[in-house]
Amino acid sequence: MRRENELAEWVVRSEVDIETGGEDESREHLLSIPATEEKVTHAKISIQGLDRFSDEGVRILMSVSLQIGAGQIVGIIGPSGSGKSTILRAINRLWEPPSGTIFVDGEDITKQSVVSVRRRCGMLFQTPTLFDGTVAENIRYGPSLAGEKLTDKRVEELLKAADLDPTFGSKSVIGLSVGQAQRVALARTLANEPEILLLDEPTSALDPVSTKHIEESVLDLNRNRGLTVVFVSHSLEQVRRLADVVCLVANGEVLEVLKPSDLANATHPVVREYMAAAS
Ligand SMILES: Nc1ncnc2c1ncn2[C@@H]1O[C@H](COP(=O)(O)OP(=O)(O)OP(=O)(O)O)[C@@H](O)[C@H]1O
Repeated sequence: MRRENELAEWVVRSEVDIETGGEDESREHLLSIPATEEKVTHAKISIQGLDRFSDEGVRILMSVSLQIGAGQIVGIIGPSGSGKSTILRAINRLWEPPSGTIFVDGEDITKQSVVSVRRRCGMLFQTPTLFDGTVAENIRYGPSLAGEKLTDKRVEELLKAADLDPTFGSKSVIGLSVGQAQRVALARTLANEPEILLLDEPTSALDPVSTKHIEESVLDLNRNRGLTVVFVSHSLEQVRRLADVVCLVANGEVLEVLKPSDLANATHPVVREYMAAAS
């Protein structure tokens, strides 16, 4: 039901459209992210004309423009090598986007410290990387860099938020299943109290049960704490389960932005081909 209430639309045009004044309909990429919920109040993440070139001069991203509402869950899908992870990593400054292309709450992320950007925008990868030690030590690590020591109670809360048993903290990370390790990685990310979660194929290495745990945590964090979530996935089913809006990327371009229920109505030929192959 929460996906039904459309309050507003942010309309974003690619730079091509701006240059042509939108007169050439064949080049029109009208990208609308429907603000699907009452909780959406403003654009949390604004990407404006983001380009990336490889060292060899090959264009990886082509003038990507997107606005993501506060509290939305946005799924990014598209063929391998299309630039999905590159978009996600730019928001976290794992590569340095040009200044004036990515804003969080209206602030240019390149004008802030990398540490503060990464605290605000927590990221989870396909495969969790934990350091040897206990689960609690891993969870405490991020805040400890800022001189903060998390209490046992806080560690337990974080474990619960990641759908893990609160007693898990004393366990060694050696011997955890990949699914458990991914949930510890989520708890570790949450320890920094991010406002945004960036998830790069977070369940592609997990079995269906572990996938369900992660998905439930993400939905809970979004619903109850208002976290804005941007995730990359190759699973249309996952996108349908989680996303408020879906962003379809191919060849470094955002081609369409749709509600999951409208995926079958995608019109761009490249997107239709991808959808047919992925269904
Ligand atoms: N640092 C880099 N230097 C050169 N090329 C890069 C770099 N990072 C990514 N690329 C290239 O950019 C393109 C987009 O990569 P990216 O990982 O963003 O795609 P993706 O859509 O996430 O793919 P997948 O679904 O396979 O994970 C690919 O062709 C990749 O080889």
